[in-house]
Amino acid sequence: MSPLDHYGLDQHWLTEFEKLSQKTTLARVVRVDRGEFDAVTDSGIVRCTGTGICTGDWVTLDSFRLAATLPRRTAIERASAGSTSDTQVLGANVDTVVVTVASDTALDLGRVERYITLVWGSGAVPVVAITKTDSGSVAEELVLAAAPGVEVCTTSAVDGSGIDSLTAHLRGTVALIGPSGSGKSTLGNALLGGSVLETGATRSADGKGRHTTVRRELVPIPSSALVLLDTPGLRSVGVQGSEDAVASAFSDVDELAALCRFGDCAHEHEPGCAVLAAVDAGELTERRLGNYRKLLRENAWAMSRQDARARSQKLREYKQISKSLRVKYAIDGRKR
Ligand SMILES: Nc1nc2c(ncn2[C@@H]2O[C@H](COP(=O)(O)OP(=O)(O)OP(=O)(O)O)[C@@H](O)[C@H]2O)c(=O)[nH]1
Ligand SMILES: [Zn+2]
Repeated sequence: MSPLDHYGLDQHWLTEFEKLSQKTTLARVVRVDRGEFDAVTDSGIVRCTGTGICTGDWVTLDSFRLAATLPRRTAIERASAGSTSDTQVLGANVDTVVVTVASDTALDLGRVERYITLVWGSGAVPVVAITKTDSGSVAEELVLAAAPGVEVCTTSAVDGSGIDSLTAHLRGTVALIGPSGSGKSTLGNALLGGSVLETGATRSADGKGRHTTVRRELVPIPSSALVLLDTPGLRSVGVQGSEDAVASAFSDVDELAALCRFGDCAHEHEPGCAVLAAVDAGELTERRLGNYRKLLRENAWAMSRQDARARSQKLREYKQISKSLRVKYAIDGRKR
């Protein structure tokens, strides 16, 4: 058995690799540093050079140098912190994303919806894990209502409850995403069956506190081909995905919207609006509808930023062309 089998190798990647009929080695990026990365190959983990890749990418290597990156099947992205419209890829080719919701802190449904939208937008399938059920409880029915069509599992890494049923819903490469302190690393270790990922409990001794899990590293699960990608707790998650991602995360609102009298109903005050009728009937909360609108607005804004960026890129290209034309004709002119 190749080490790659423990890192999510499947027929899709073998086929993609075969398309590139070069003398290269198939590998998967497990960890990225500046200009260098660790990749797992048929003969184990090797240190390589190359940029523009991220954890989870399938690549080809030519004597420990990046040769090509195979087209990403999924990409978990977030808006970068700066004022640019760039996105940052947190993880590539993740199949299942576990969204952690802690039982010992106040339930933030808006944040759960935001994470789920982000996951649908990435192309992966979300699964919600309510964590730390031994030390608190959350209203599961509220989580279910905020996550239609998404599997919701209750887990405790301390007493081990719910770990098996969560595992049953995980396919392929798995990532854990959720706020800092929500139990991602601890849950990851429970899924791994041992302590491999650094957790908040092991860190508290150094007094540095939160947000110290900066590494994004693929870890194989020996018993199956699952891989964990431990992502840092995100203070805020921008939604850059697509309208489709919002529609998937809010499939209940989307289904209602199809019943509105007007095809272009904005669900503000139109007559015959099925969405507003559901709010009036207490079947849809104002909060959820408000967040749906907010995420759609954010998405539209992000798209317009992308358009603006594409336009200024085009403008730069035109300037470059006209400059080179001027140079060309100046030279031609001298020739005459
Ligand atoms: N009682 C109980 N405590 C837990 C459980 N899971 C995690 N914890 C505790 O919650 C705290 C945070 O857990 P982590 O696993 O470090 O959380 P994290 O989401 O990885 O946090 P960041 O690395 O900051 O993003 C630690 O003190 C854990 O010991 C659980 O199932 N039960
Ligand atoms: Zn409507």
